[in-house]
Amino acid sequence: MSAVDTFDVVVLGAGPTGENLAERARAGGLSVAVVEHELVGGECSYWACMPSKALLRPAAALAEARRLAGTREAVTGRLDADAVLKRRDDFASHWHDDGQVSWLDSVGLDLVRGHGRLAGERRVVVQTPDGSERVLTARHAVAVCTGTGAALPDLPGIEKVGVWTSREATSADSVPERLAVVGGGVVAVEMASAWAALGSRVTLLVRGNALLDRMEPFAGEQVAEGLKAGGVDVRFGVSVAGVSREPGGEVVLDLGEDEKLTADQVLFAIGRRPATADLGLETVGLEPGGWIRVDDTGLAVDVPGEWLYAAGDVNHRALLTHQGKYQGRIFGQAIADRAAGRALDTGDWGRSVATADRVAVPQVVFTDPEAASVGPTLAEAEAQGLRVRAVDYEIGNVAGASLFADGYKGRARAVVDLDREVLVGVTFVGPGVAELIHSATVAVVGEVPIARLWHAVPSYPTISEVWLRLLETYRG
Ligand SMILES: Cc1cc2nc3c(=O)[nH]c(=O)nc-3n(C[C@H](O)[C@H](O)[C@H](O)COP(=O)(O)OP(=O)(O)OC[C@H]3O[C@@H](n4cnc5c(N)ncnc54)[C@H](O)[C@@H]3O)c2cc1C
Ligand SMILES: NC(=O)c1ccc[n+]([C@@H]2O[C@H](COP(=O)([O-])OP(=O)(O)OC[C@H]3O[C@@H](n4cnc5c(N)ncnc54)[C@H](O)[C@@H]3O)[C@@H](O)[C@H]2O)c1
Repeated sequence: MSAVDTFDVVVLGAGPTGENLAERARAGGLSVAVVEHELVGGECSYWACMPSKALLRPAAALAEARRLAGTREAVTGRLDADAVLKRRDDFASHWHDDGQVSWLDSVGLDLVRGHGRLAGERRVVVQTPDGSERVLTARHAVAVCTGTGAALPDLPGIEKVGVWTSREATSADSVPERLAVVGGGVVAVEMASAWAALGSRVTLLVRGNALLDRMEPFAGEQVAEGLKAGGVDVRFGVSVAGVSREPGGEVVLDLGEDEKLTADQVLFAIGRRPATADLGLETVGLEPGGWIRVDDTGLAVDVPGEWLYAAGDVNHRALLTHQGKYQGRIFGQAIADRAAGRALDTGDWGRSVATADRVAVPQVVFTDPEAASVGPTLAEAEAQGLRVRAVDYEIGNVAGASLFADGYKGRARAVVDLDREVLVGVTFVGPGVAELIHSATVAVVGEVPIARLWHAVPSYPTISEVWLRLLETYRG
């Protein structure tokens, strides 16, 4: 017989979302077990955000130096790939989780190592690394924070080819001479950018006719130009019909109509699948392998009894670390409030609801140029039935931008809700815009009236003066 341990809350998955949710529930006075079958810290710390940005930042720093007369002459060499990869290893904590385990200890969370599966209501069975089983029951809530894995296309024999997914693309310890990248989303453009800067000859194979198709169209266009300028061969309208590896080690991609592409490695970056296939979802009436639908307080809407929550990537609301952490904070508090019998605050922007997931999700794509956005695009706002107007401005015309880079090229768009005279969406593309996006997030979430934004004076001469130019363009 397995021992049964009872906690107030059992959290499945110790990625950024699970960690934050667990910490909030603990801070609310609840006992919390966190179950993790790999590394505490999750995808983000070891195979996603941190290592990918560690690969990209040196490329951006070099590109910035090359854009200024004076520093351009000082940087004549290429990136030192070995040094970049070593620095990346440091940012991935050399794939050890001791630091994050210490943090769990410091906030009073109980770590249970092993693979967790639901076994009916409020019950989790953990298969521990020593092969034994541990049964956990939850007095108040089980929170599924198991994230996602990379999706692969259904191509015959692909499992034998040894292709890269985002995991290998962020953790590889040598630079392939020729890299094919399949996909047109964020992973594809960031990794094409990083590996090209590290010395690979990169071919980007995009099925559709645009990159980053969830952003304003000019974002994908300018990122495509940047990739091409960085030596990437960007091909649109290409579908991969087959993949194989030659005895010599080369990968051959069948692009249809007798066209083949040979490379040393291929990265498939075609999206994510939820880590729910082996989670016991069938024991609570859910479909294994599916996304878990939740309401704004994190409760699984298809499971009765107000005990099952799902947060982060696995609920498919917004597949980003910062949104997962935000949900973790809000849902963890909601769990503590429900457990204490306290009333929830569920109106829009209330303490107990993740309203921003629906209204104001910020994202930065760390390519050169960077692309950053918050809220809906013009087309999405129109589809929501809003009466909107797009206000565009070339960022290069701002004094601070021309100081930042010779020949600065970039664009900003604000989507104005004409009925409420507030901004609902903002997009910036250009070098150094990543740090601008939070100003837009504050304006959108705060629903700051345009009349008041006139009094938010940007410092001269910063790129932020684009705010003033957008307002002047709107006023006409
Ligand atoms: C290459 C790449 C780059 C990215 N860059 C960024 C970025 O710059 N910024 C950004 O905001 N987002 C980025 N993302 C997205 C980000 O990584 C995810 O949104 C984030 O990791 C989701 O966090 P999570 O905690 O929900 O899931 P995860 O980070 O996937 O964590 C889930 C955890 O659950 C564990 N687990 C799963 N199943 C079980 C089980 N049955 N039992 C026990 N444990 C289990 C896993 O081992 C894992 O530790 C990137 C993604 C990729 C692929
Ligand atoms: N900087 C960041 O914030 C950052 C960085 C990386 C990833 N992420 C997040 O991680 C998630 C996953 O990123 P992703 O790029 O893997 O997914 P994605 O959904 O953003 O993009 C997938 C791309 O693959 C294409 N595609 C789908 N199926 C295909 C097929 N069979 N053949 C060819 N192309 C196909 C799609 O058209 C799309 O262009 C995203 O939600 C993203 O927001 C964020």
